[in-house]
Amino acid sequence: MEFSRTLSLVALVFTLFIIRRFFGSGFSKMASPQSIQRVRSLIKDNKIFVASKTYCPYCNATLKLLFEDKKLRKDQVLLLQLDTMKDGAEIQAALAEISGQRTVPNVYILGEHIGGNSDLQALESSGKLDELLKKALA
Ligand SMILES: N[C@@H](CCC(=O)N[C@@H](CS)C(=O)NCC(=O)O)C(=O)O
Repeated sequence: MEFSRTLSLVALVFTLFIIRRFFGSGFSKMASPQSIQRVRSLIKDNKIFVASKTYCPYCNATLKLLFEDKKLRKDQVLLLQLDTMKDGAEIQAALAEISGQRTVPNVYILGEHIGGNSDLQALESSGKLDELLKKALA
């Protein structure tokens, strides 16, 4: 009896571990209305807004395009490296609710949701990015 109870407990702990290990980051966190409002203001008050993560290759491609190829200055872009911020997960959750996009990079120009890296690169390939950046930085 004691043995089967211990076994059940071990099985329960193991199941919780597996759920957390493999599905934990997939559970989407809900952002508070205050966070959503704060992120909306950050998007509105900054002509170019990029939510990023330092280890993300798609983010690094976006940052290369903006800062190296387009030669934007650091002070022209609000860059949030979410993985280095205490409230990064909350900001990411707010962005998911505002834009429907949970992944990073998440780019806005002049308050308009551009999307992720592939969307930004597509804008560049179509020749429309320069025009938009020119308008943003005028
Ligand atoms: N197609 C997307 C891919 C972006 C993507 O998969 N980003 C990963 C990080 S490299 C992500 O956001 N994963 C979920 C997370 O970090 O919460 C793009 O071009 O931006």
